[in-house]
Amino acid sequence: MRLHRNLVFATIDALSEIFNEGKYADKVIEKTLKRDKRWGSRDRSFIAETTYDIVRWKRLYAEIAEVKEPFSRQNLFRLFAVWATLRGIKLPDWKQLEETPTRRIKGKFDSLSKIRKYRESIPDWLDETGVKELGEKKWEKEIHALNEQAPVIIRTNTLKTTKEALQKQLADEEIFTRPIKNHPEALVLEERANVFKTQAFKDGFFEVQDASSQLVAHFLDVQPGMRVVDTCAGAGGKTLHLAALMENKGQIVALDIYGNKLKELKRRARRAGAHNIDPRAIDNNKVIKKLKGSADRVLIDAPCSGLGVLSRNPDAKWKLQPEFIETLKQTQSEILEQYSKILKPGGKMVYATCSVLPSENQDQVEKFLNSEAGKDFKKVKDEKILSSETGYDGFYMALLEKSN
Ligand SMILES: C[S@@+](CC[C@H](N)C(=O)[O-])C[C@H]1O[C@@H](n2cnc3c(N)ncnc32)[C@H](O)[C@@H]1O
Repeated sequence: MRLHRNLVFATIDALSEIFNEGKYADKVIEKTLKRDKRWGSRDRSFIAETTYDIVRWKRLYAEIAEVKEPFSRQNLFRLFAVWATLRGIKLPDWKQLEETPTRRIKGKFDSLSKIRKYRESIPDWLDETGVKELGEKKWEKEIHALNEQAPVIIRTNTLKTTKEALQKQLADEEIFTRPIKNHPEALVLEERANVFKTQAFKDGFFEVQDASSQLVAHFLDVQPGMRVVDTCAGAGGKTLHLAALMENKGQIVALDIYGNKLKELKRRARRAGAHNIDPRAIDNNKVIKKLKGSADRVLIDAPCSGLGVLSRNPDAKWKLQPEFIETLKQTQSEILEQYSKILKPGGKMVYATCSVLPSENQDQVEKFLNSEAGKDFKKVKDEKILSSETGYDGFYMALLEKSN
């Protein structure tokens, strides 16, 4: 691989914003890719993938390069030199990369690889939390899987097309996919590609959604004509799936505390041809009160640490703090207590997170079932999805039923 100066410089600029200014990697990359219209798809994927790689391996690379945050420009080039050296890429003779100690980099990599927190490039607290929650053996495998690059997976919008027709249409645009067993609407890309540019996407024939996440709407066991409340709808990944499973019949009230996320949901719903969604921002305490006892189904896709989706969002390793996870757990308990009231007697509710920590998952459900608010509920089933076992995002979902 030949390194191109303008692409490497753009990567260094992106890393500086992410590491030194605390900006979100996905937003920075999106902005960086708009910088030069002449960049082709290979150039764009070089910038995006290299930036994500260096974000993912920050701790390991910083240790190898012997640099500390905040990173000067020279130190960002050192991190880049580690990235390139470990991939066997020949370094060009630019002054920023002069005197890169190639042999020392390889030697340090070998010795640091013996220690998990360096090998997997994670903060101390995360390694300790993982071991405490999952046990040494499971955590070792899980964090390894969460450091792999996530595949691109799409969900067929069955309001507009079938999986087979979509697969064919994408193949006509040179995007080849295969189905995933037990995930009825999912297609995984054989090779990474910018699917947002396809006509099929513009026409609302699919959404990008991980395979594990695609199981949640099915878990809720919805039927056309039901009244469903999606209490933490965000930009609507699961709301849109629910609308498709309900064949646009019945009603989905989509709630979130952030109105701007619901605006995005509306835009996506228009593209998807989903007409049974009623977005409502939770901007006062009457919003929930009004819905009390009204729903056949309730989805709580709770705010969580996101530790199950680290492969998609590696900078969460550096942005998350243990205190924040504690605050999130408090929010999760409150949400379960409050939003469970929305369900009708005899109705069903799913509590889901994209975390792999039992303390955000089954422990929350048990706590709820043992509380006053949960006394009329029973757990029907739950699923603990580990990335190390499936190759997809880590997820948790529990189906609860309220007695009549
Ligand atoms: C895991 S995300 C939801 C993702 C979304 N369901 C999807 O499938 O795309 C959790 C959402 O909960 C929202 N949230 C946080 N606190 C909340 C609260 N107290 N009540 C309702 N929503 C909340 C966040 O804004 C965020 O959009």
